[in-house]
Amino acid sequence: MFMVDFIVSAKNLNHYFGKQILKSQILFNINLQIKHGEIVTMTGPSGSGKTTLLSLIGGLRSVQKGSLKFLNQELYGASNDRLVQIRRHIGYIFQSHNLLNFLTARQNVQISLELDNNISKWEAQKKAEAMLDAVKLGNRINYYPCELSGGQKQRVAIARALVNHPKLVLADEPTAALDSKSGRDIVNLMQLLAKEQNCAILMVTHDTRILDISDRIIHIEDGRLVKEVC
Ligand SMILES: Nc1ncnc2c1ncn2[C@@H]1O[C@H](COP(=O)(O)OP(=O)(O)OP(=O)(O)O)[C@@H](O)[C@H]1O
Repeated sequence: MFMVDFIVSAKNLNHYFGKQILKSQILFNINLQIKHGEIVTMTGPSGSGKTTLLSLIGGLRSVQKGSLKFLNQELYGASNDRLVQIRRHIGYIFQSHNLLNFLTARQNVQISLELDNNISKWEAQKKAEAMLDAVKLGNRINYYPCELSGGQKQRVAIARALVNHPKLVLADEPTAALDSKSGRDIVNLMQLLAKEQNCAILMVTHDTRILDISDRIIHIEDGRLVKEVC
């Protein structure tokens, strides 16, 4: 049977912002491969290009130069429709959870399922509830974000990211707004759920206390991947 080796494979990936004399290069010849189910942490100083790289891998920006493959599909030159399809296989967790304040925890998780037309509202509701149960918020499903703590909101964001059983989760400083205990709980939960679903994680963090969940740590400086820490 044909096996896809890597979930993400970047080769000589370059990226620029600005035009003409204002054009500046942000990423330089990035080579990176991520395996199925692997947890990779990316560290690096502010402005080194971490979020830019994450957004390219997530199909949220167009690839300008070099090759970037997601599940063996080339993103360079991919149509918008193709990028939308690819995004369905990816879960996103941001620093500030980005929950919709006028929706309950369940509805916030449910809408990411309802983007998939093949699922009934009833089924989406049941799956959203099961996922919230998995992140230990079964007793908070009808709460609005303003009624939840920072850690609980981030757990809703994890439930929303994982409910579609994505192949990859991209997490941009998921613990930045949390105290150390809540931050630890969040990454433990991400690790557990990802291992259960064989979902790879690429996580950007400045938080050195959570590096131990990583299978591999990569470091970026001035737009270049400089070393693999382990
Ligand atoms: N839309 C944009 N237009 C122009 N320059 C940008 C844009 N987005 C980011 N940059 C620049 O690209 C560089 C890399 O930014 P990026 O957000 O990827 O860094 P980062 O490593 O994620 O930083 P931080 O840790 O502070 O979030 C920075 O110099 C930033 O100013």
